[in-house]
Amino acid sequence: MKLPPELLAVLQAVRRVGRPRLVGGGVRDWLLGQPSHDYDIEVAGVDFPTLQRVLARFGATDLVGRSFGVIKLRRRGKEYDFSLPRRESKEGAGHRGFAITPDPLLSDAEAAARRDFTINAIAYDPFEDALIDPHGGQADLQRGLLRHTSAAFSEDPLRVLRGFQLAARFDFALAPETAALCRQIADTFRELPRERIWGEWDKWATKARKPSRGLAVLKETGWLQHFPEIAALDATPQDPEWHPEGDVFTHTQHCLDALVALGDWQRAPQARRRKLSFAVLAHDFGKPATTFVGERGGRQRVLSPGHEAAGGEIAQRFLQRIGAPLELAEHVCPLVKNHLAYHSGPVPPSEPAVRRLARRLAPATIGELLIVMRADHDGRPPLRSPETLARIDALGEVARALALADAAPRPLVLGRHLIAHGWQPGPEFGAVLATAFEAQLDGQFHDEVGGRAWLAEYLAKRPSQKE
Ligand SMILES: Nc1ccn([C@@H]2O[C@H](COP(=O)(O)OP(=O)(O)OP(=O)(O)O)[C@@H](O)[C@H]2O)c(=O)n1
Repeated sequence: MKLPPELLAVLQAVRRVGRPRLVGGGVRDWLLGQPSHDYDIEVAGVDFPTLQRVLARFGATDLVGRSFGVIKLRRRGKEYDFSLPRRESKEGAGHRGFAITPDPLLSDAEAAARRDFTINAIAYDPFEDALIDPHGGQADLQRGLLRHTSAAFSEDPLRVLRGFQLAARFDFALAPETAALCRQIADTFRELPRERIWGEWDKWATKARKPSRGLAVLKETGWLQHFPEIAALDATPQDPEWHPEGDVFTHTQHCLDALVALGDWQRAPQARRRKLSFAVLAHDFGKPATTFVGERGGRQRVLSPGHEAAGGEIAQRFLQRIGAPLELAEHVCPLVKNHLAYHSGPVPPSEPAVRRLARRLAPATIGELLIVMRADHDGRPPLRSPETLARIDALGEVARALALADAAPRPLVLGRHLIAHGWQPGPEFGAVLATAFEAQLDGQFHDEVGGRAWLAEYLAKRPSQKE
């Protein structure tokens, strides 16, 4: 493992008073061949004040809640977490309900046993260039398995949600004995504060390589019940001809995996991944409440009329439940509500229709909707619909030609234009501006000059409140 020289210098000094080892996700990621800038260091054989004195020579040190026993070292713009091997015992509810006793003499196996999964319990000694792996973490990395390290796993319920996002990130399975343990502690979910729940969902949304694995973990651990909007998808039927893959839960899993397999996903910024992952997760949240078997075209069909409209509010409720920032719902809900907006109608779509769609979606965009549509299409294996793909292409083409793929139309006729015509701001103002915007969306003018001409003509025909 190659360490940055400025960290190595610190570790060399620490080595004079104790035995420093790299631990946690940084070691795991290195073994997986993935880049990591996360350096957590555990130092055995030293006491807390001595370690802090040594570290203080290298930069600012911060004690992160004395009870957590972590010293944060800030050095040259980077942060490193130093801790002592410690015993933890649960005394009360929540992640703060722990008694933590640093113990420099703890054995390697005991020290690693307080960590959640075996793959996160591998330590690396940089001076011996050796791995310390008392719980078989390397073998589990190779098998693609998340296995709890010890019974201490149940002391922090967040670990189930860590399992959820780690399974999705690394495309790993949950060991059956770990799934069983998670089922036993399903009630402890209520101890989790929202910001911790959100932290794991956010990692799932922005880092998953196989998001469906995370949903599978929730299902097999019984933790899906804590997210009723997703739980309801399970066993909600779909028409077998339109959805050969199965129920809505299965469809959603396929859609999510299809989303992250799309060409430019790896390059997409985190904020975009976050919006799209949640939009695809929630796109059919309206189905459970709207699905019934009815007749369509002389045949019995599974129908879900209006599910897209119904889904917006349910998506909002879900995002609130998991502690997502408010602006995420503002973005995700219009994508959910409009995900079928161009499943019918003429191909290519008319320009006014595209302008109106762009406006309805804002602050989300047609570019984002196209991706949700594509994931929705790809999530029904083995079905492919050339018609839907042609629709996606046609909508994209018109939106790009109108420069509306990444932005909503902005009104060209503004209040100042009305004032220039001698109008006073008043109740009628808004109505005139709304009419002007409708005319613009209809394509009656395309730039500000055209907008001003349209306004002059419109006002000439309309008795005004002009003084
Ligand atoms: N509830 C938790 C949180 C963390 N850990 C341990 O602390 C390490 C560091 O935690 P953190 O930095 O939060 O996560 P990472 O595993 O490093 O993963 P990420 O890449 O998501 O940061 C983990 O590897 C794990 O050994 C744990 O046992 N239980």
